[in-house]
Amino acid sequence: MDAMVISGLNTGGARPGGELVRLSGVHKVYGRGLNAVHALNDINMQVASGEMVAICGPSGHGKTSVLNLIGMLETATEGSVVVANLLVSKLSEQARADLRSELIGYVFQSFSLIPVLTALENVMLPLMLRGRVAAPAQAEARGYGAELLARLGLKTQTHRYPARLDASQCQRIAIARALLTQPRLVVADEATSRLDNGSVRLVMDLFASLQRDHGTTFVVSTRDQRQLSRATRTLQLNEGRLSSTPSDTRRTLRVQG
Ligand SMILES: Nc1ncnc2c1ncn2[C@@H]1O[C@H](COP(=O)(O)OP(=O)(O)OP(=O)(O)O)[C@@H](O)[C@H]1O
Repeated sequence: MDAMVISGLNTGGARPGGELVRLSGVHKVYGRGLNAVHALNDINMQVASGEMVAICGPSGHGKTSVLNLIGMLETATEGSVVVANLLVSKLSEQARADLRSELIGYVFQSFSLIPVLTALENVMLPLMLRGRVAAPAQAEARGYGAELLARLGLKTQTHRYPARLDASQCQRIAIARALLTQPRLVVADEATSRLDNGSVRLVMDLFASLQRDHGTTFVVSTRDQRQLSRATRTLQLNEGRLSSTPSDTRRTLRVQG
């Protein structure tokens, strides 16, 4: 896939292998007092640029919480989260929002598609949310959005509305939407749960080509063996604790195409 040149869209490539994310001594507690839920306990992990890190573990053991912290959607109760060399807790709400929009693509478990928008319009949404975008950039993004949909096997669904599509198609639209702005970091929560083997292959091939060509970094939560087998490395979460240590998570970068 050729590099897209949408001015102002791309934050630029990071040094391959350089650190993009670091969590140190991170705890996450939801609620207070008797209602407090200790979702994450002393999480320490790093993610290098260009990696695909898979976080696996049983339901309710903290995978989404880790993704939300890395994606700057939540803040840690204790400990530090550093993304692109910035300490997230020190950023203002606005700075965090700007950084999220510039740096990160999200695939949510719920897809979160807008019913009154077509597949392509949903994919274009991250760009639309940025406010005024010059017409040439919009046209270029539209072409790239259509290309992403085609690469995910959705060429003939480009102008269909979500209500006319099945769960697998909606999930792939949500994935295309996360990739539209060529984010340096993609955070994907159970992104292949509704896909058949052929669609998983399309998604993983697309992710691999973005890793290879643009150094895109992926942090995914999954219990799907088809996705785990394509990850650079896997971290196991149990009851809010990572079972691997930082030293044994630094495996050789393996990018499959
Ligand atoms: N906003 C919240 N308020 C209170 N508790 C929460 C909140 N979000 C998550 N939790 C709790 O934190 C714990 C970890 O949840 P989390 O969603 O991170 O796990 P998960 O491994 O992603 O689960 P799943 O695979 O089912 O999505 C669970 O006990 C969950 O109920």
